[in-house]
Amino acid sequence: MAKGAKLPGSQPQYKPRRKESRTLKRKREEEELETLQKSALEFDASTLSQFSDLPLSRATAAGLDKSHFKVPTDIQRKAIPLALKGRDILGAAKTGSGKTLAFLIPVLEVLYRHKWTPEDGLGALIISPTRELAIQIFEVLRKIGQRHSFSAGLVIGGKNLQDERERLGRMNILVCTPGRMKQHLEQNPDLDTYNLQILVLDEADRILDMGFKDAIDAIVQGIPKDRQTLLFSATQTKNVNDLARLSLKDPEYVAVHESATSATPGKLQQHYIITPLPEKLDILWSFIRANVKSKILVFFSSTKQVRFVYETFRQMQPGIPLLHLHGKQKQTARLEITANFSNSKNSCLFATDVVARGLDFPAVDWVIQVDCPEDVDTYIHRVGRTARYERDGRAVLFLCPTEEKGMLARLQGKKVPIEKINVKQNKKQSVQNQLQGICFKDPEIKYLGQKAFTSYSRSVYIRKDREIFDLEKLPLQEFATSLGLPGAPRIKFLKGDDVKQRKNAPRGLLKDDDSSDGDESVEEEMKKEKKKEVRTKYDRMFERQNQNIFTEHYTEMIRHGEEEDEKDEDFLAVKGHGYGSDAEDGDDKAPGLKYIQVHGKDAMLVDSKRREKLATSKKAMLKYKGKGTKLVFDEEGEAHAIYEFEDEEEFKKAGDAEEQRGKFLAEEAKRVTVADEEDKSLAKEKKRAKKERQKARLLEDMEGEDDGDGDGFDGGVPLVPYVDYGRDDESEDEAPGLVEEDRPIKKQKKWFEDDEEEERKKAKKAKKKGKVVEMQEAPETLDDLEALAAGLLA
Ligand SMILES: Nc1ncnc2c1ncn2[C@@H]1O[C@H](COP(=O)(O)OP(=O)(O)OP(=O)(O)O)[C@@H](O)[C@H]1O
Repeated sequence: MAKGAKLPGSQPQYKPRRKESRTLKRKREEEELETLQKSALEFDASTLSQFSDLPLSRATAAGLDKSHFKVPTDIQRKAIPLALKGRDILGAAKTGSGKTLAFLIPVLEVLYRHKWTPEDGLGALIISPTRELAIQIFEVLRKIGQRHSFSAGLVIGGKNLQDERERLGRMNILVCTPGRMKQHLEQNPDLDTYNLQILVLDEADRILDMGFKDAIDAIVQGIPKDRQTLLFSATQTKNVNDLARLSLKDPEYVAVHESATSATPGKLQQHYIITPLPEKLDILWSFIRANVKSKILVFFSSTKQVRFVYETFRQMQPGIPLLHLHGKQKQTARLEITANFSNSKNSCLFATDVVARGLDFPAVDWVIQVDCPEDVDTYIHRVGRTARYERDGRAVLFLCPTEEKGMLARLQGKKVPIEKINVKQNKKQSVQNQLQGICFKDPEIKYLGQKAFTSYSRSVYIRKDREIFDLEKLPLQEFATSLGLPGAPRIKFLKGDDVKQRKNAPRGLLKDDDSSDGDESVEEEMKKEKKKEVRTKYDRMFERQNQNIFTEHYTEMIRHGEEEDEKDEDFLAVKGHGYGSDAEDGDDKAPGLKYIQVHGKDAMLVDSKRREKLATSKKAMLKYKGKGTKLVFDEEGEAHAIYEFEDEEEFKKAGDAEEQRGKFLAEEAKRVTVADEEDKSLAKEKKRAKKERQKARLLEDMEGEDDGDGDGFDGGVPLVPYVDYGRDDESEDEAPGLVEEDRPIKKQKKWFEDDEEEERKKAKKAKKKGKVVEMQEAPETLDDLEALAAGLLA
């Protein structure tokens, strides 16, 4: 196809036009797709200067145009043509260089070229390491995919799994975090990946590291091997084992900045200052006070530090809005804070590494790293939150004197240009007294300070790079004082064995663990501590060292008690009729007394008129009848009890009882798993067949229709996240609980209608109920963002 040539639309036009016959229309569409495919295969990347030069569907081209993307960046120029040819890609380019579009455009095109419909199920899976990044990718997807009619959803956790379940089965594109996706794949029969065409890993090196290993392996196991795979990151993995895990096919390594003199953006100014640990907060405070008209992002190594500094600095009123973000905040809070920071002009966000990767906050002036990052890759991602896409930015790294030599060597080794600057001593303000005052007045803040102290110490202790991180060389006592604490808290982990395990634990796990520090409020933690101290007398009894004394005494007591009971029974039997507990055997019946027989056995003694009368009542006798015995018949027609004891000799021969039990359980577990998998795949098979039938019918329906939106695009409904017709909605389109395959095909057409008025009303109604139905604009409020993550989540 000629460079820049526009493809005729593949879907019906808005204004009534001469009706084509179905066959002609289908033929035309086939030809267009073939042309597109051919142009992509023959495309010469050296001729590419504008997006319009690319052999793209008209819908994607229009989406890019509407989003004001005109000229591709270097990584886009190199990666997109290759991805359109169907190649697997390992893409590496500096932070902020536009990698997101480099994979989203191929995703849309692959599905378009396969004529993907909702009935085809999941066609593209995009995996991100954090929820925030997933949401951001999803927003870009919605913008550039607005002219497509694919369905797209977010799977990022934080919401009820069941709520997401049914909707996921209908999604064509999913943007997800690894853990939640794994959960769905394991538990959700509605989610079928058999048809997946393209897999994308953003921040691939992070996703492939140990912390996500299980989830990624589980996801990859369930998707077709012959799909296309795209991996992108600013710090790309080339680890052969990692790549083998993803079964990449002859991947093309696209690294646009590899020969560049620096690994970080050219417009980023990078500095470091030498700061003794006890002075870090003084310098941070002084810096913030001097830059109240800026947008500042400050990184700490743990959740507890973020919370402590946020809580104390807030009370000290620095004159700039303060925000804080870490992995253990509630999802809604995280979204709100991300949106607030994005939209603000001047503010200061204290954060953990949960925002280090991929997040595209507009116009950040400063990135401050109060704690040394664990490695250079983390450094690169952190500073990459500023100086994005042709903008300027500045970054300052605080280094303790003991960290300087090691860290500088590492940075230079990875081509990070950084210069030393000094702090003007006359501008430095000490906050120690204020912090002491706050800690003195508020025990919760003091407690948080202690936790911040231990979390920081632990973070240093577990770092692998001993040339940089050495806890023993740090002035911990002075550090505690600088936080306003009366003394250095005891660091328990220094004595515990588990620290060794932690040191060797995968990075992801450590992070989670660290951030889990911040999961609960100080109050809750204090309560927990207190709770631990309260021990009841039973706790003490069971905690006794000389347990066997108690046990012996107890056993004796029980045994004695049992004997007494036996004696009682004997005693009663003798005293009564003298025929005791064995009366039913009839061996020692009292002479002259009558017995009623039930099932051939003497069941009731008839020793009075009342009992005799009772004996004639069928109903009363039922209780003596017993329940009967269930029998099973073997092939020879012999009756057996359901559970028969095995021959004891043979049982013994088979080996140790415990071993046999284990073996039996393992076999049964295996059998159940196999049966479960068979059931699931049968259910999926059925669903696939149904989807194929629905698709055929839908295509038939569509062939005869025009969408009539007059925009020159056929079927011009934007790519929308799933419109929530679900349970709480009053819409009659879908009965509550109706499962996908039962939904009449006509309902599906709802997706293809373009009744703006109706959609507006629906959105208004749902918003009133605290539920957003659909968004065409970038989300601005928390409601909008929440809707992306939850209500719209398909
Ligand atoms: N072709 C383009 N024209 C104009 N702006 C672009 C273009 N491509 C990307 N951008 C903008 O550049 C910014 C950075 O893009 P993006 O977030 O994709 O970078 P990235 O390479 O993924 O960064 P990171 O490595 O930090 O994840 C975004 O604000 C995006 O809108």
